[in-house]
Amino acid sequence: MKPSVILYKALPDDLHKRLEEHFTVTQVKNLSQETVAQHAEAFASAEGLLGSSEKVDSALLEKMPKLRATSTISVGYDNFDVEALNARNVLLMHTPTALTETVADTLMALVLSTARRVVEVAERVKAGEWTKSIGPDWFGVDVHGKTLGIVGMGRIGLALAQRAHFGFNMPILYNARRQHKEAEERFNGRYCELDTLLQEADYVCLILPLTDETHHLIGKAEFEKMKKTAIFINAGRGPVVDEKALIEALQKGEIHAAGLDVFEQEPLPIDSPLLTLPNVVALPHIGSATHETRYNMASTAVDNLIDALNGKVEKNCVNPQVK
Ligand SMILES: NC(=O)C1=CN([C@@H]2O[C@H](COP(=O)(O)OP(=O)(O)OC[C@H]3O[C@@H](n4cnc5c(N)ncnc54)[C@H](OP(=O)(O)O)[C@@H]3O)[C@@H](O)[C@H]2O)C=CC1
Ligand SMILES: O=CC(=O)O
Repeated sequence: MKPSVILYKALPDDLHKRLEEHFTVTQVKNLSQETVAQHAEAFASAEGLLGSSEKVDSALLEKMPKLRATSTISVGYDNFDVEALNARNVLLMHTPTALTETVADTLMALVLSTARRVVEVAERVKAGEWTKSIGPDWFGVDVHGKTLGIVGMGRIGLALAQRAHFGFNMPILYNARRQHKEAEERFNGRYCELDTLLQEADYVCLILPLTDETHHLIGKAEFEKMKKTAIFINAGRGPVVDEKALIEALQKGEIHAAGLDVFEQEPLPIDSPLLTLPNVVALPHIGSATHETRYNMASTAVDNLIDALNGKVEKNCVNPQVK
């Protein structure tokens, strides 16, 4: 008999078919208590779980006593209670390599669009405000040659450094928990303490996971350390930044602009002050959102679940020790 799995995200038809070749699939719309109650038997017998953007906590795991592997269509896994998974010997698989380059492209897009005010001036053109040759009130600031501070020199941080170094001739400062030789040898990156990076960078780019250590890593004190001309970018996770402090820093002119792909609350509430600020580019968490990359992520996640339920955890596994 095929193992049963719960699928909580729609998949392209060919990937859904591949999943069904290996498993008996119950597709659900989300992991809410109501949904779990509605499909109680399927959850109770499921050995696998596949999807994204939903909390997987111990309350859910209680309802899934047979669960052996979870597979998330994402690299970030802050939605998962990893300790609870470990305690139950449940594997957690993710998609670290499928999206790296695309997310680095998004970061670069945020750098360029905030610096050159692309969204703001394009809206002014559409509003009919381009009635004569433009003056300084339409100007932006340069990107090439400016100092880029990267907080989080992991896979995506490195791919961003590559773009900035070779494409834009930007000196690179970085902070992480440890030094990264590759960033130093290939992109001339300089490791520094967070405070130094905040003080010296023209662009402060965050690409960090959300953990107990990174929660509100950037708040009032950190914005005060940045240059008044600094542009702040976050594409890691919203709660790494104290959003209230970010709004205050922007309103008081303590920093120049912000480019954001992630927020403390997603979707971003329509009454967020961030949406009233012309120097903010706010994106709907599109870091990896291209057709190609989202397909590759889903495909990787399907393969990951097949591998995990067959005991293969050589790659893409967060907690291989529980096997
Ligand atoms: N906006 C979007 O759509 C997307 C967002 N993301 C987010 O980006 C994150 C990073 O992805 P990826 O680059 O693949 O992950 P990696 O694990 O490769 O890199 C994470 C980096 O963060 C650093 N780090 C972790 N904790 C701390 C800390 N307390 N202080 C300083 N540095 C720290 C790590 O340091 P060290 O190297 O020293 O271990 C590492 O350099 C994901 O976890 C996810 O949250 C990812 C994809 C898409
Ligand atoms: O935010 C997206 C991810 O893959 O993590």
